[in-house]
Amino acid sequence: MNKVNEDLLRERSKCTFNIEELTHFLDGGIEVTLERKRREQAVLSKREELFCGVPDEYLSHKEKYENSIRKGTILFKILRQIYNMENSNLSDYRNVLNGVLGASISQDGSPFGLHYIMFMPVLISQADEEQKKKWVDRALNCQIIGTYAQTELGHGTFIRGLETTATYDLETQEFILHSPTLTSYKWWPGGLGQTANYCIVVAQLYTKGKCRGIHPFIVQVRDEETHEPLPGIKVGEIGTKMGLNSVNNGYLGFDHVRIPRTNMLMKHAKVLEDGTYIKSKNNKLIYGTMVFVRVIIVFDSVNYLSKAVTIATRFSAVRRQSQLKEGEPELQILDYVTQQEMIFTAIAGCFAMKFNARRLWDTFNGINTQLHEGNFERLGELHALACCLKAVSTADAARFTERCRLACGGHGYMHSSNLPLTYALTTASCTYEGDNTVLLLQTARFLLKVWREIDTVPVTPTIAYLKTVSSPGFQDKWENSIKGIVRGFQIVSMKKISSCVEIMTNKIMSGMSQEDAWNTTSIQLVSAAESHCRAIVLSTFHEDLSKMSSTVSAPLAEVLQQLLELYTVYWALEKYGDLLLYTSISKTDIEYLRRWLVTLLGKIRPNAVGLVDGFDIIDEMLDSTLGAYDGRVYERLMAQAQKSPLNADTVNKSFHKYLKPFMKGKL
Ligand SMILES: CCCCCCCCCC/C=C\CCCCCCCC(=O)SCCNC(=O)CCNC(=O)[C@H](O)C(C)(C)COP(=O)(O)OP(=O)(O)OC[C@H]1O[C@@H](n2cnc3c(N)ncnc32)[C@H](O)[C@@H]1OP(=O)(O)O
Ligand SMILES: Cc1cc2nc3c(=O)[nH]c(=O)nc-3n(C[C@H](O)[C@H](O)[C@H](O)COP(=O)(O)OP(=O)(O)OC[C@H]3O[C@@H](n4cnc5c(N)ncnc54)[C@H](O)[C@@H]3O)c2cc1C
Repeated sequence: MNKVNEDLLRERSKCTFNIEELTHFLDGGIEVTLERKRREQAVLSKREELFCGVPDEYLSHKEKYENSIRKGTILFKILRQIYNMENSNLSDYRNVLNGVLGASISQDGSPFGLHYIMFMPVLISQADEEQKKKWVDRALNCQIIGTYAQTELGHGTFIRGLETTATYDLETQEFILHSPTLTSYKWWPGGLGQTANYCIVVAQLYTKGKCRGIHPFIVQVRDEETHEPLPGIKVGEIGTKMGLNSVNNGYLGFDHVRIPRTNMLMKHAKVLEDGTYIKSKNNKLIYGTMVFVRVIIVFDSVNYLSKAVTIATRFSAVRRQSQLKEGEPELQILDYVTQQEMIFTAIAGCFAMKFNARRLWDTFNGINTQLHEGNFERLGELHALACCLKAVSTADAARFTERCRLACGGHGYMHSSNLPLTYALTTASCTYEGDNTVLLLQTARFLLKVWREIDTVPVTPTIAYLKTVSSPGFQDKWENSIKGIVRGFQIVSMKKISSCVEIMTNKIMSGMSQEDAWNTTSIQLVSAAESHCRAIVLSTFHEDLSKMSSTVSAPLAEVLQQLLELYTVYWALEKYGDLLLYTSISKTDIEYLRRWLVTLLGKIRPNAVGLVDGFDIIDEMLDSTLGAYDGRVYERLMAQAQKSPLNADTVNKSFHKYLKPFMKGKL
């Protein structure tokens, strides 16, 4: 190993808790850590093949794609050897996904991502048993590579408005897939451009002359041997993007393409041979994979932010800039309190979201079991919860990643810091799998319904607090404690929801349509849904940490408690306007919270590097000149600069061709 930077060595020696213990805690147990490390070692055994050549940012679009396919096939091979999935259900499948995401060294996404993230989960959850037998093993072994083609040029959010049609032909017992307009072309699916040979296509089903709404179909788009597009298929790549340029997002059109009847995924709704349509027990079950993926995205947000904050923390420990006091050495920038606020709140955010992702996962599994038993009572609640947590976790990951980038000054702007790319990935997640605003509006829709029925219908766990804080005997007395702040957020949420209901009711009473009342109240609705989510995130972090703190050593419990306090106080200060409007908090309380925040930053300071070391992200995955474990920031920046193709020649040919004639006045 390289000699480690002196400042980082000193930081590590100050850490008050056992870093390995934290790693096991975050992974969910020592066995999970060992399994993760085994996976990482399998990947690292191919180090030479995976991490060779010119950095990706210097490659052309085409070269980048080809390189990501080369790397992807190496990773796929490893994954194939590691995983042997015997039970095809989503709970087990998350372990596979963990492996895929965890092993992902593909910094700018991968053309194989959608195969794992959506194609496989759709097959597992929407195919009937016969179809699973036919497709799941082939997909898992990558004999076929798939993607999820739902979004079209004209529609992404409003999926009931999709235009691709799948019309049942009774004569041949086939579906005819067709793209009637330009706007009906599929647009965005990852890996669709040049990689996938199969797709899940979401299309409007027509049987017996009637439209039955959107349904999923498995469609072969390329020949399994030659990889040429099949007749009637128009497929290609959509072009460069802000990030995720290795993902090979594609477009797809159909000219009366025929597929067998049995290629409609028939776990929920069915079309019989004679064209009879059998409805699903619940027409939202077809949206189930989107819910699953939103849950996974919450975990993924934590992964991205953990990377960003590891880079920013280690860099800030190594970087020295300015003197606080005349004549004293320049300070590590991690000692500036403004820097601490930017970085430590992001560290705390990783913990808060990790606890919430785990709770959401448990809720997802619990409700999914009920769904399998035909009980759909809590489907709406799960949808609302997944929507708001996906929205808030991705928005926070993007925002805090950008703060981490800014916290690294000019060097954070370098591609080689890996912060620009990490930001591009987090901001993409604010759009994919449902635009965040749209998802918050879905949560608001659920909350308004709940609020209208609060006195008559039993409340479920995630909304029980609404009843508590609105009950007649409830005392709204501000308390400067974690419990007090969580309560405060619950009151804010309840009052915003009740206010939205009141505003909308008044509008409707004065003659406005329900739809216009909704649209003209939507700013408040989004804000109410966000507040609800913040209340959940804070209370889950608080409750689950309280339950777990007796399972860890006292020094670790102490620092986890500091992170909980920091996260809670930070968000109270971020939202103090709401608290002033809706709770009994005073100006003096806010001043108290400000002092509390600074005290917490000081307490966390000695453990900052230890905390991010505890995330245990190997250098190969971090891929950052600023964030490597050894902290040799300046050597790495210089070494990486030497890889710029422009440095291959001492004089670039453009000097003789343009610059010199121009400077001599001859051009
Ligand atoms: C070697 C291996 C290497 C591997 C490397 C891996 C590298 C990984 C790196 C990661 C890199 C990249 C990752 C990229 C991942 C990208 C994945 C992204 C994929 C996609 O984006 S797929 C497309 C997703 N699309 C969407 O999410 C669309 C959003 N729209 C909707 O969800 C819905 O249409 C809607 C907005 C919810 C509205 O639907 P609809 O109009 O039908 O509904 P209404 O508003 O009318 O409401 C009706 C009613 O139904 C309720 N409801 C709506 N949705 C659901 C649901 N899902 N579940 C339950 N109930 C639902 C709604 O609440 C209403 O109820 P009510 O009537 O009020 O009772
Ligand atoms: C990197 C990336 C990867 C993707 N991968 C895939 C994939 O593999 N497969 C796939 O099928 N799709 C994929 N998508 C598409 C993605 O799911 C959609 O882009 C997303 O769901 C948003 O839909 P849209 O683009 O139609 O946005 P729009 O709905 O057009 O949103 C534009 C604006 O309109 C607003 N808006 C829209 N409807 C409403 C409303 N009802 N109320 C209030 N405001 C509204 C939104 O809030 C937003 O501000 C991907 C997208 C990206 C960026």
